[in-house]
Amino acid sequence: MISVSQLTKAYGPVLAVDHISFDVPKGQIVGFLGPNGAGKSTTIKMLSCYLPPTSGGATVNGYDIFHQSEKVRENLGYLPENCPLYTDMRVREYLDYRGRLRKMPRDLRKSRIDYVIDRCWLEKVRDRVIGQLSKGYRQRVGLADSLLHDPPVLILDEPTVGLDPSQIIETRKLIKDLGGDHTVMLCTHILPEVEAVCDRVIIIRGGTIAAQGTPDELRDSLKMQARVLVELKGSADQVSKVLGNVAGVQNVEILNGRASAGSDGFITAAIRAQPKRDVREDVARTVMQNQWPLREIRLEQASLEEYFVKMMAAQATKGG
Ligand SMILES: Nc1ncnc2c1ncn2[C@@H]1O[C@H](COP(=O)(O)OP(=O)(O)OP(=O)(O)O)[C@@H](O)[C@H]1O
Repeated sequence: MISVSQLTKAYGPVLAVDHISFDVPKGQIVGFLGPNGAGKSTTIKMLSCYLPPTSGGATVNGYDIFHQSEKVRENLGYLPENCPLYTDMRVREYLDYRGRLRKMPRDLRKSRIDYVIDRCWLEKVRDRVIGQLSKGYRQRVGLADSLLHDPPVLILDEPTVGLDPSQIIETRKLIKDLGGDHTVMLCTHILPEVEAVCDRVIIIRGGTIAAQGTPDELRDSLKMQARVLVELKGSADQVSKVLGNVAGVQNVEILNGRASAGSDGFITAAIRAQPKRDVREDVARTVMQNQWPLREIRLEQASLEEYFVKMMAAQATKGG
């Protein structure tokens, strides 16, 4: 649905996007993630035909961004970060104006406006002047505009920036809901947003793709699989040795063995299991058999945020 091949953009001596290639299949929501200056905006400006590439290319729904920009625009809904709207127009009037600009016939325009107003929860404000709406509502007007011509592909640039927490939740729900019917590229620097909404993640850094995969694959790639944390009372050496012998356990790390000496004697064992093994029951049984007083046993999932920080640190030490 989106296919990018060796796409490159240089601003004079600055290589903002450096030979990147990736595909986004139909119906998938992909998070496009990276630190400031990574090249995200430049990439999506090229995909939406606002900027010509220096070299390489891309297709959107099969249309070439360089030679078929009209077709790309027809197939693409683009919500820029600070969506420019005509603030003195009313919501419905604005959408009608945008539909006319897109040369949508009258009947189609009317039915699509009703549809996007409903889909983007704009019913309450359809006759209000845009300039008097909250930022959340304005963002939804921008989203409604990008959906108006029923494009199969959506590119959303930081769609929740500046929204309040309840608006953020609603907007994420809407984006998630749009996946399946639409192929969505969500450009963001908010990691929990990616975890909440995206099927797949592409991480860009310094104009190149640093990693891509599902959130699970990315965590696995840095051996950030879940840990089981066990808080119990016992000797650090013995706990480490005995739990290390439980079937399926890969390794055991005692997190606060020393601190425990001066405290109440409780320590926390962090256990990594072999891939796809859940060792909690066996660990609990072993703790009981050894009569170690137990306070807590819980599964700790690594977040994508931890992955991102760890990966960026690894790249920096490589000199990247
Ligand atoms: N018009 C321009 N002229 C020169 N350099 C530019 C221009 N636009 C962007 N750059 C540079 O290209 C690089 C990539 O910028 P880009 O805006 O694509 O990054 P970004 O990932 O979108 O960052 P942010 O999250 O801060 O928007 C940066 O080094 C930036 O300074």
